[in-house]
Amino acid sequence: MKPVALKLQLSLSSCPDYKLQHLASNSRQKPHVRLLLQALVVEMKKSALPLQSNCGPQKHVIGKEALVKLLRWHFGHSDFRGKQLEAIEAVLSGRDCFCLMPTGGGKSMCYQIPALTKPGIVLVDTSLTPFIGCHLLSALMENQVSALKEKRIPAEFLSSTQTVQVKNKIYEDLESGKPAVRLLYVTPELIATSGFMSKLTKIRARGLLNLIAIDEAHCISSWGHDFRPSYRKLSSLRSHFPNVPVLALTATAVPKVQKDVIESLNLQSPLVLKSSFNRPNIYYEVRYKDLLDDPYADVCKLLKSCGNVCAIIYCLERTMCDDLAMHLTNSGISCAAYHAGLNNKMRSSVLDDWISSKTQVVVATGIDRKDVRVVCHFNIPKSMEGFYQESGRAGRDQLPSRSVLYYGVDDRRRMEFILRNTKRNKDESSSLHDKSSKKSLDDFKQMVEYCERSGCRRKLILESFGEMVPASLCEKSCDVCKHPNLVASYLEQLKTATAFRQRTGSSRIYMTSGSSLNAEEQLSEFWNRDDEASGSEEDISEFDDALDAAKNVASSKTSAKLRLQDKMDLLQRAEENYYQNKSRDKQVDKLDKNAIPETLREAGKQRLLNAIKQNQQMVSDSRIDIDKSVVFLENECYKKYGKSGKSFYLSQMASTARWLSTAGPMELVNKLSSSNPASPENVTSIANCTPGSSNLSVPLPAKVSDEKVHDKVGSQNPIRSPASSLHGSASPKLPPILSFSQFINSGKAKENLASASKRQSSDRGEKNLEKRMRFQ
Ligand SMILES: Nc1ncnc2c1ncn2[C@@H]1O[C@H](COP(=O)(O)OP(=O)(O)OP(=O)(O)O)[C@@H](O)[C@H]1O
Ligand SMILES: [Mg+2]
Repeated sequence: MKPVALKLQLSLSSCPDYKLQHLASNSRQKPHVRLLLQALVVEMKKSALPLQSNCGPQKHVIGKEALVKLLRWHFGHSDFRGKQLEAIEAVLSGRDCFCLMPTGGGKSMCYQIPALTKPGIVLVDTSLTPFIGCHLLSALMENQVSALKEKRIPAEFLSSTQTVQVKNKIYEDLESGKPAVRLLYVTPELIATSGFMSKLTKIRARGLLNLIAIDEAHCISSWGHDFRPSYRKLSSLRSHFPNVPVLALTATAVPKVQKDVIESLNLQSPLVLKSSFNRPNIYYEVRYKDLLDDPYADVCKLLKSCGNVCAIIYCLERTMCDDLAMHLTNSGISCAAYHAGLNNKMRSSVLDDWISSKTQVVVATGIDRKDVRVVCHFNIPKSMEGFYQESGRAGRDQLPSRSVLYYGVDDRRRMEFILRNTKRNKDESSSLHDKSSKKSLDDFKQMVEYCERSGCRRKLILESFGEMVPASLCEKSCDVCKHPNLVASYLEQLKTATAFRQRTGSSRIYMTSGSSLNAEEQLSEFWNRDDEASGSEEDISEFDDALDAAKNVASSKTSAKLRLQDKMDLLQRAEENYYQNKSRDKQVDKLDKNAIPETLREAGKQRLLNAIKQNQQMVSDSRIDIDKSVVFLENECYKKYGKSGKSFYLSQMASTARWLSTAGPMELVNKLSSSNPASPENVTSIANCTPGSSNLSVPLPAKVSDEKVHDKVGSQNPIRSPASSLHGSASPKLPPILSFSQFINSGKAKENLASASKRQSSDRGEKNLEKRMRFQ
């Protein structure tokens, strides 16, 4: 080769051949450059590229250099990654190999490169993704095959959706003495058919079956999260074709699954290759649904803040997929739901639109694309293994990406419920199922720990797969490492909120939005733990009752005939009914204990009044009628939170008081306007509007009429002489307003105080009296 051509070859060494050919045939290229390029293509084709060579069926060891050349020539990558080369060399030497690489690690290359080294066939068995029906599996296989064809690599796939003519053409090629096809993609179902097995046997007899690659090999293991019974049929391949190497590939990191895969496929002294599971380009984050005002809105905000990027949102149930997709669409995000409940045509079109970037976001139960930038889990996944696989669909092209998990206590309960119930159903029939259900619950615990622990998320993922790494590996690419204090504060809030919910039976707690505020701003005030503790007898196991509901469903005659999804729907409904009934019962039981007496409300109003009085701006603003505002705000709190119980009502009052002491007059007016829809017959004016601001008229519910306001706040001049009505002898003395951290500390102090009080029985009567005074 001439020096100038050599130079050009070096500079184009990482340019794939199909691109080179394109450059060489481009008529806009300068003639002498085109000539040089054409000469280069001819030279390179003459060079010892094994795709063109006729090295025959005998085992042939190809050097690293030649393999790298193939990689550059066909794929444009400069060198092998991780364990790729070792895997390729192993199978080329005829050895079985078990290759464990993370998602996006480049597993496909381990069988695609061997397919280029000599004539004959590499059989690729793949399931791609679970939940994908026959038509979609075909669509995805077609997608992979056409990507290979674009690179001028002869590849085909066989599926039930192809026409007889297409299939026959492929079979004809396979039966010819010198098949052109190098990579043949098939499904495990096809391999199991006797017709296909006999065709393979013939190919093998002619020495043309070079390698059997089992991609997503974890599907063969019943311990794996994606177990597919059809994979079991692959176990016979090894004995049928004793001299053909088998390459098992998976991104599943669980040691038990690895062992199971090797045994199930009967791999013979395989070379076991394991790469690190770390995905440095993924930023891991958990958002706490229970601390968000509106998790749906938060997802919208998240997606919008990431720009027009490709994203997947995983949901547990189809209804949730549909719901979320609708919310996102309404918020202007190009989005579609994708799940097993859609018909094949629908799913194909959703998938096509998503793959071709017509749709930005897909809300799914299982799907794949390379340039996914964000993967959200809107419900907690059932195992770390599943989470790792799904979150790993982000950034398969190695570019920076995000995994955001929305964790909700309700979701956790629902999943535990499902897993426990699965155990119940299978309890009676088989001890194997029993074991696997116990494992499911154990696996799920890891996921809960991922969300609730304050340690590095990356470290936890890797350690759950037995990979010990220093925390420094993360390099602040998870929320805990990047914002340790903030996450710690979320977790504290979550703990408190969960405890509160357990005690009060309230269905949900919304606090300030987790995404936009800093830790200080998010603090919420909770107090009167002593008081709440009185409801502790209600801390009965909700699970046990849920299990009873599950048992009823499980024992119903019809349940045996139902499909899993139907069963889950049924169980979900049963569970929802159960919780509804339970919370209704609790409401009734708690009514007396949690009733908010008038005296407490009066004290609350006084607190609001004092807060406004501290705010000079508010006092001097002629538009604001302070008394009426106080009554209105207290009434709002009472209406909204009174039903949840005393503590929550008081907490909200404290929060309102704090806000009142610092807010501006306009903010108050806005709050009053926004928190109550105007309805002519229901409202009277609170704000005494100046002539120039008549549009600031703020409504007040008719129930809280002027008359009542004056009754309660004092008809003379309640601001100037509040003591007359609000500091009457019957008004309780409210505890001080605590910040969140003060609340936590005071809780501990109260506990100490409580134990001290037990010791000092003589003081008890006094303390009880004080408590009664406070909470009557
Ligand atoms: N040696 C390499 N150098 C650079 N990029 C590579 C190399 N090998 C593979 N890739 C690229 O990495 C990406 C992921 O490859 P591939 O689809 O084979 O991953 P995978 O391990 O099969 O992932 P998954 O588990 O998600 O199926 C592809 O875009 C591929 O072109
Ligand atoms: Mg793959």
